[in-house]
Amino acid sequence: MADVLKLRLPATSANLGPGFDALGLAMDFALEIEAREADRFSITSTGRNTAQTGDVDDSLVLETYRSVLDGQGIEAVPLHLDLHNEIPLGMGCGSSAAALVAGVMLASHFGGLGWSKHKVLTEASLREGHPDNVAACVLGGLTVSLMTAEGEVDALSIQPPVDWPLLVMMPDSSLSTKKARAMLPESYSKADTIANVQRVAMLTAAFAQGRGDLLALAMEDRMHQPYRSPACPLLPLLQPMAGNHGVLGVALSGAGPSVLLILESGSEDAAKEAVGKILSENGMNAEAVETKIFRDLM
Ligand SMILES: Nc1ncnc2c1ncn2[C@@H]1O[C@H](COP(=O)(O)OP(=O)(O)O)[C@@H](O)[C@H]1O
Ligand SMILES: N[C@@H](CCOP(=O)(O)O)C(=O)O
Repeated sequence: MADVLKLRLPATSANLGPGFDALGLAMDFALEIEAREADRFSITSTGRNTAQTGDVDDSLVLETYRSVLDGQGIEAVPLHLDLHNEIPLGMGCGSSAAALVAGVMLASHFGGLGWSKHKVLTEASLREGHPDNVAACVLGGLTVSLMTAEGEVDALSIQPPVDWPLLVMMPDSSLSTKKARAMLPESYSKADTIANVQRVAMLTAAFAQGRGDLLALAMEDRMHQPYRSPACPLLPLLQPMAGNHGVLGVALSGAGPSVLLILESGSEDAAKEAVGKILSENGMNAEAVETKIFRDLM
């Protein structure tokens, strides 16, 4: 029987407000790949952004697969990928992290590296440059992660005791993470730093204890959202919803431009209606993706 590897790499919402480059939340829509050895590299692609995800010559998945094996001095056997992608590219939902994790896992499997989950986490995080999306993609749930200047990476997953519904609002145009990172300042004031340290600590504890009442305050951020807001017009419109209409907390999803709303169970319709009203009053369009926390471990 042919050797087939099946992967389901979840979308991720990084930062959650104050947890810049540290927190990530796995969401229940994904990049799915079925891979098998073949005579030449090829991809069959369905779902979102097929022009890019199906382009063999511009595939972050295959580029990563080849590059990892090249680094190990192993020849990359050609693969055929049956790919179905539900993660929009450049929308702040971790498409690049999912593609990198996929590439590393393909290399581990078809190159016979037998890498551990921790090694996959480390390799993909170093390639991404920050560990927050990759950690949530590899471990599921809410993840806390760190990366040292020497290239050590570690992460832990917290499984919140409640299943808060998630609403991701995606605007029409994308924003690359590289551009969004270039919008940030080099340093921060003592007051802003203290405010973020307090909130990210509170947010992590609120997830661990299922304290939805704390999310509105704990998801405030002074490190990246204020600087990215001009390129992410949904954020200033939707942020004031935190604490109203069943919306527990609001944050830029990753580097944006999408916005993540964490909802109280049962408030999905009221929240969507309120969001729709705000958008139409402001002449804005956005796609609403309803999802939930992805908890299954690989
Ligand atoms: N499945 C994929 N195939 C090819 N390229 C991809 C894939 N997923 C992500 N990419 C690349 O990553 C870029 C998006 O990454 P990034 O700017 O970090 O945004 P995000 O990770 O939030 O979607 C895309 O423009 C594309 O170049
Ligand atoms: N911490 C990173 C997260 C980027 O997430 P993405 O999904 O937008 O790639 C950042 O904020 O730059």
